[in-house]
Amino acid sequence: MVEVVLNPAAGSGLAESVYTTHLVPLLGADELRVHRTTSAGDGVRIGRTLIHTHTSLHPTTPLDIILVGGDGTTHEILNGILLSSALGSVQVRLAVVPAGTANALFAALYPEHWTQDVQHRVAAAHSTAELDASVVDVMLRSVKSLAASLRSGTQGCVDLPLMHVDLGSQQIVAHLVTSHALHAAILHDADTPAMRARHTGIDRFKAAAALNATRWTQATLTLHPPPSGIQQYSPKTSSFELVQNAELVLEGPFLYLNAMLTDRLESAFIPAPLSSALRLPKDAVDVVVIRPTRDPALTGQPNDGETFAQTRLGPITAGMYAGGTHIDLTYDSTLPMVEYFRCAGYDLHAGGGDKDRLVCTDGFVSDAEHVKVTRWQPQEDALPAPLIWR
Ligand SMILES: Nc1ncnc2c1ncn2[C@@H]1O[C@H](COP(=O)(O)OP(=O)(O)OP(=O)(O)O)[C@@H](O)[C@H]1O
Repeated sequence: MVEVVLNPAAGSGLAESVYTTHLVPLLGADELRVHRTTSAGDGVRIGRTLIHTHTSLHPTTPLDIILVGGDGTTHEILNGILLSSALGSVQVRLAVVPAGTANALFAALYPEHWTQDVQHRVAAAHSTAELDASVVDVMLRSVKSLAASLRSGTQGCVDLPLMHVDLGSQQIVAHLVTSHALHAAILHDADTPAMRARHTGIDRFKAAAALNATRWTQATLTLHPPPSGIQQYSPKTSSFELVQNAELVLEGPFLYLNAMLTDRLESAFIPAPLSSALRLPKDAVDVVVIRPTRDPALTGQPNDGETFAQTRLGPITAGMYAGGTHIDLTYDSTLPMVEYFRCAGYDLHAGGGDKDRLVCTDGFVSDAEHVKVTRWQPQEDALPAPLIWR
């Protein structure tokens, strides 16, 4: 039996049509059990229920789940499963059908197929009947890998990298990004009723970006070393270089601070080009940092925020949309504009300013003074790391 989780509110609402028109013919109605999320956060409940039921009834067989929704749906199901305190050896295997808006995980799994054009078409569709067969074919790639395995026993699963995010009052599992500074502020400000009323589609994110482009976040960031030490990407050698084997403390202010497990957050928006979901070492997280006060052209003036936004942010953002070339930008011939680290995780102590405490995990915004991020590792007797069909 394969569990199917549908989010009817994801994207423009095409999840139901994916199920009836494509999943039932592909896998057979008798092989599928459907669960529909009924509200924000309901995916956590469903994930928790699925793992508890499966571990008690089928403790030695894998739990296959097809997720029909966007990144928020995947995030909620993973949190329901992994924070459930379920014990045992049940192997969770996810297949993803990108029925949301950005579908960053799917974009990272299938970068050649999940193009901007495909992403836009899927995000705007109310039903798969509105989509070309070639687009539907892309959407079903992960599920077809699962179907092939069920039929002939082929193996098409890969590890799904995860972060454990400790906010003190709340524990979270993230599969894409943990962000602070600009990215967290954009997600925070874009999600107000006023912004939704004023802007259509993704325009509210652009409006929120404009509101926060000159604001810097005060914080102290302490990067932790993996066994191989903290690495930093060097534009000069186009490779990672060892920075040090001990903790590395970076003082703010920060304009941008994202910890990433995938290279991209949309099909063509690639803040961490070296962090493909399939290439990141098992003990590492990539941390992308912009600290504007490192810019030799700034002279400590009150309008430095505006100056940096006007002179530097354009090329950096353009690089993120141009395959990730921003990591090669330098102030002079050597000093990188973007600091790109590979580490085991970090502690962040936020300052006291407006928005300094904002934290975004896979699109969900929280508030915390101290954030601790590590690569998620399976605990003894607890569930093994989830796999994803590819
Ligand atoms: N029945 C429902 N009604 C309203 N909201 C729901 C319902 N079911 C789930 N949700 C919420 O829908 C939100 C959006 O889902 P999801 O993130 O999967 O899609 P998306 O935002 O369109 O895509 P993406 O995150 O890939 O850009 C989630 O935060 C989830 O909590």
